[in-house]
Amino acid sequence: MKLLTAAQTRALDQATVEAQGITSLELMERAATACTLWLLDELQLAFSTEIHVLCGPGNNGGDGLAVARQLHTAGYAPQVWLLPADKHSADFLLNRQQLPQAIRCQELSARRLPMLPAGALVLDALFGTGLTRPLEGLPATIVKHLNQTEATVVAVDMPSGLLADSPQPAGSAIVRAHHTLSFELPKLAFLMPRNADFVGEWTVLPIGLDQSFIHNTDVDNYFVDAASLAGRLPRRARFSHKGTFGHALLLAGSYGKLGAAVLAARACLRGGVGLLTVRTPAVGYTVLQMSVPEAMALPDPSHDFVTELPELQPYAAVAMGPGLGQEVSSAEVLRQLLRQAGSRRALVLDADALNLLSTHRELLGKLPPDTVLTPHLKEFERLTGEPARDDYHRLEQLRAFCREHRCYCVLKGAYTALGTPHGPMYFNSTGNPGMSTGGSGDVLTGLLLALRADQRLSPLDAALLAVYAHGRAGDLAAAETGEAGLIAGDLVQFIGPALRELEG
Ligand SMILES: NC(=O)C1=CN([C@@H]2O[C@H](COP(=O)(O)OP(=O)(O)OC[C@H]3O[C@@H](n4cnc5c(N)ncnc54)[C@H](O)[C@@H]3O)[C@@H](O)[C@H]2O)[C@H](O)CC1
Ligand SMILES: [K+]
Repeated sequence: MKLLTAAQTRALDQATVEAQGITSLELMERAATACTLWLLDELQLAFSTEIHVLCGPGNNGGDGLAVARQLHTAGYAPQVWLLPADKHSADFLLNRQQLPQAIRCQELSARRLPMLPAGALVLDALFGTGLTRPLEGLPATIVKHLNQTEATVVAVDMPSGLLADSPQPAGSAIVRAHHTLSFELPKLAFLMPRNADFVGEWTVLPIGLDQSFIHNTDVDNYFVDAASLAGRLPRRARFSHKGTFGHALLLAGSYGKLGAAVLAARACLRGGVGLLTVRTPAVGYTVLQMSVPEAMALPDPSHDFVTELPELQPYAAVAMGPGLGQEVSSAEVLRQLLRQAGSRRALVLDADALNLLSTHRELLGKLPPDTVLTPHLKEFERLTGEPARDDYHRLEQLRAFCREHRCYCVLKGAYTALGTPHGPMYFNSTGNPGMSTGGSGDVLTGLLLALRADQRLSPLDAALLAVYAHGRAGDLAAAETGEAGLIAGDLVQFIGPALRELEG
């Protein structure tokens, strides 16, 4: 799914009107109908519910007016509150004229703000994608008032005060919505950690916008849902063999951290790898053979750490990092790996391999093209060497980093972002807070290793599929264990089912 900028959204609006031979007022009616149906279906509103619709001067306010009219027609008794303004959009004015007399309609002012008891429903239709700067004055006062009440707030298209695709000062007045109903596509702002409390739970409401315009519009950012991955993971052919799915090498574990190697190895096997060899320190030999008998063990001469790189010739893909430790000798292994990997062998670097990259920065310049890095926020900050100013700046850092090093970088978190060497960024839709638990990243590394070893997949598809399936495995696991009860080993159990959903 593409993430359009506010300017592209406006153009899409226009293109739809032209392509479908409808008026913008009809499009607004469609948007309003989608909102009204959602309110009736999802909130199961009682006729006695106190409903307040807060309308701004533009088309977002126009949507609010149309929803108020539709709710009235359906037998509800909404009240409308209008933000005074010098200028109104044409479709706002048309909907203002169509508002039934029976609907109570008042003008907002600093002294006249709606009383909003708990149990009341507020429809926030003050500002949408047309917002150009943070709110001040009366609109800011209204937003702060709204945020202090206990009413349920549903935002139309965007929480008012939030900019759709750019950063804004901390402390800006932004509606804290419980639900946001976004037309046709989500907005980039919804995916920024800082905005989670404003956006609440968001839903995309399809309103039949012009698909060919969306198709032909170049974007920087994508939201990855199941539909976007359709057809990317081929079914296994009857005559496929172990070679098709590749022989992978995993370099992982150190004394006291062999669990990371075990989790990554199991995830790699569940990810469908053809063959897996695991290099652990000697201390890991028995642990690995007993707990992952499907993998071959290739113990290091050193008891506690990985200190020597095995001959790489047999392997289609190599992952390094989980539980490795940051010994000088391991840095040397990483240096050799980067030197010897060549351009056709896939590399995945995680955890301590990333920390070693950060402390031996000259190695960053030696990453083979299409290497996949999987940092969490702190590891990414160490890689760039510069704390991000805000969520958007971090994304720019990610884009620049991937371009400069011609690598893929999986920035782990809610809506994990995948940066690519060619520029576009992909935000993942699956996963849950239960996955913030030790070992979860090791599972992702193992799964990525499997999919990078799969000879049928491009680096981009392997990364997209692994990140999505990892989150999906988390969602399937949490449905059984609950989020708090989820442990990384549970993720491994659900990799197979998650991949099966994508196959075909
Ligand atoms: N996406 C679609 O296809 C559809 C969207 N619809 C709705 O339309 C809005 C966008 O409407 P627009 O008129 O462009 O903008 P807004 O209503 O968000 O606000 C514009 C209004 O506000 C003024 N303004 C901007 N910034 C500020 C500020 N900081 N303080 C005060 N005033 C400000 C600006 O000058 C304008 O007057 C979209 O979100 C949807 O809700 C369609 O209805 C259906 C199709
Ligand atoms: K709004």
